[in-house]
Amino acid sequence: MTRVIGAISGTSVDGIDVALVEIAGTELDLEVNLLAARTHPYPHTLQEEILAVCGGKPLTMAALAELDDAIAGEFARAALSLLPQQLPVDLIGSHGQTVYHRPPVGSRDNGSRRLGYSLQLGRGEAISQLTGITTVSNFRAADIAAGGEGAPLVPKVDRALLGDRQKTRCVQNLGGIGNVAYLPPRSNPHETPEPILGWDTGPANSLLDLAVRRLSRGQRTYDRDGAWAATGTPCEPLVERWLQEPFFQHPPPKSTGRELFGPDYLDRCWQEAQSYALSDEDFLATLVELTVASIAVNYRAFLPVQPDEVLLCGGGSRNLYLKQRLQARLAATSNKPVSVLTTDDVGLNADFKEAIAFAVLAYWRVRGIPGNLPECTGAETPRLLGEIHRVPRRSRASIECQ
Ligand SMILES: Nc1ncnc2c1ncn2[C@@H]1O[C@H](COP(=O)(O)OP(=O)(O)OP(=O)(O)O)[C@@H](O)[C@H]1O
Ligand SMILES: CC(=O)N[C@H]1[C@@H]2OC[C@@H](O2)[C@@H](O)[C@@H]1O[C@H](C)C(=O)O
Repeated sequence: MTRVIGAISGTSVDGIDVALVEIAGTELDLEVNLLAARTHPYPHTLQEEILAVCGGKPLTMAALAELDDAIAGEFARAALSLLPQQLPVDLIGSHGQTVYHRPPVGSRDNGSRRLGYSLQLGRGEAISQLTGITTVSNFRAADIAAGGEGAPLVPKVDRALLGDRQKTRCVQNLGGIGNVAYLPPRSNPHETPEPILGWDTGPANSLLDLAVRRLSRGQRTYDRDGAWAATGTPCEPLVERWLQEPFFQHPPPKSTGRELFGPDYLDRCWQEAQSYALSDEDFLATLVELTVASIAVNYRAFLPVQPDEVLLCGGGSRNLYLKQRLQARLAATSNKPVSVLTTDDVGLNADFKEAIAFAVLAYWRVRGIPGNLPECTGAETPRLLGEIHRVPRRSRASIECQ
């Protein structure tokens, strides 16, 4: 068994999720046992700075370096906070904090393809120095270098941990951004397996969280359990209009981020809602409907077979109203019954699945196993993901002494 800590702060910038796992096996025989997990909150000023930078605030190079190391320091603290009662850890897989993501553009066929660009802060070399633990980081670069989107990277882990022998499953992450992994039934070893698919479906909570902050004048950061939106009524004509967004119609591979579904996007939604004279709760309910309708539209347009089960994960899986609306929307657009569950229901922690996934990706990296699926990211080939930062000889620096 190898003991690995996986760490990620996602597009919601709500804190660093860390998970300590024991891992054995390789791919389809992979075994993962969760030992401990927690969310380490960012200090408030750091969180506000990250959100500002994601929103386009300009930075000097010196300020960028400071921010990179401040984030690495928090990732190191988050990882070390899992250690006290536990046995030694072999490896950290740190995704870091995405502050900018630009998908590739242009076509390979006519040579106009421009590589994507994705920047995660919280450098791995600092985390390894601060924790004394070998750290794998910068997971997206190798996929992007191979012409890929650099995201989503989790579907190969989803296949290993959540694939079923009989059922067609979709694993739907509902973070700031939503992404899906399509897992056809695991065929018997003699059949050619159907490909796993995966892509970003669009906004999950990013627009909702921004709207809640705005409507509550900064008093609330999210709509707990969807209770506020549940008192409203979605405005269907507005949902239909918003579904014309080209990203939803674009065939996979595709990825996105707060650069598209961020504050400016919410402003446009807000302006367009004015002519319908919606109440605050109607506006929130309409944004929830956009999230679930965009997922249903993506499934209908791009999945070879509609799923038997949708397994939700990420913070949005706790939004009861969103879950209920997704069930209703999929029932209306699918040609067969669909169960909407969470990954907890099949034994994988829904809040920490992404952190667990980056532990697995780091484990694969040091064993020489590629982590990306070209059919999901659009990369030319499977690649080893991440840079390995081994512990410097003079081992762990004290975080307090920085
Ligand atoms: N009880 C809850 N009720 C409603 N929404 C919730 C609840 N708990 C969390 N959320 C939502 O989930 C969001 C955080 O989800 P998560 O931590 O999965 O996002 P992330 O990892 O930052 O994003 P991404 O997967 O896009 O990188 C919060 O911002 C909030 O909107
Ligand atoms: C650039 C970036 O950080 N993308 C994230 C983001 O958050 C959700 C969605 O957009 C997803 O595709 C991706 O993360 C997950 C962990 C992934 O790569 O699978």
